Amino acid sequence: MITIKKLSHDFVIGKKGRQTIIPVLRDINLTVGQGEIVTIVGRSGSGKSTLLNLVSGFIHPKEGEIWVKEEKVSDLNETKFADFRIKNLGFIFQSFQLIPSMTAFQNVELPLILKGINDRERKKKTEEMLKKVGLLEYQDHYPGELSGGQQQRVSIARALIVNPPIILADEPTGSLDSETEAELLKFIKELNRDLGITFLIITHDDKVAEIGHRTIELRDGLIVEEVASLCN
Ligand SMILES: Nc1ncnc2c1ncn2[C@@H]1O[C@H](COP(=O)(O)OP(=O)(O)OP(=O)(O)O)[C@@H](O)[C@H]1O
Repeated sequence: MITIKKLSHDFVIGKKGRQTIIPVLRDINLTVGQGEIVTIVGRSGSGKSTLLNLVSGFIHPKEGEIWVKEEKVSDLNETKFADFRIKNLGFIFQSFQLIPSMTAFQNVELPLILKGINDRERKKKTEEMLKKVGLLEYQDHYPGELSGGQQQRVSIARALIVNPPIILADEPTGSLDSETEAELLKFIKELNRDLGITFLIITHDDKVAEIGHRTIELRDGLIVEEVASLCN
């Protein structure tokens, strides 16, 4: 589903003439199979978010290849990647990234508008999705009127509404209390088991790492360890 080959990346900071190169990822090789949950752990600054941003196409790799669903996405330009992203990738972020001036319904509906789906179909799909995450009765609430767990469920509903085969998550439970975290992890496992959605999740949190069929540790931009989970 996702294949990363010999991926290296660095950032260049500073003004011309006084530039510093910050090497971030070195020679990363990684495969995520269809229907797998792979979790990536590593200390702060080890390159986890950079790896996820490269797979998401938000940044372009300096070296190496990224394939997602048979498509060499590392060769796509911004417009083509945007199109590929809306069809294939869903995102869950620690900070939810909901639009505060839009209701729960409008936030979840947004990807369907971007996809050009008509009014009637959008209403039907959005209501179904809000029902699935248990928030239909909160559809007219703005993000500021919802709890952290409810906001994260809105963001998951928004990620799921276009039926993406892959969900990329960056610290998905980072803003949640432990009870809400447990609920969310259960939900992710159900989505994986029942809908076959593939997950690539980066986290600091052992409880999140444990839901991975495999856990990969990044250290200073290198994959240093891969652990297959015994509990899945
Ligand atoms: N846009 C950028 N420009 C320059 N340096 C960057 C940029 N983004 C990240 N870095 C650097 O790359 C390194 C890896 O950062 P990254 O955010 O990938 O780490 P991380 O493992 O996700 O950390 P955390 O767990 O704290 O989120 C860090 O040294 C960071 O300062």
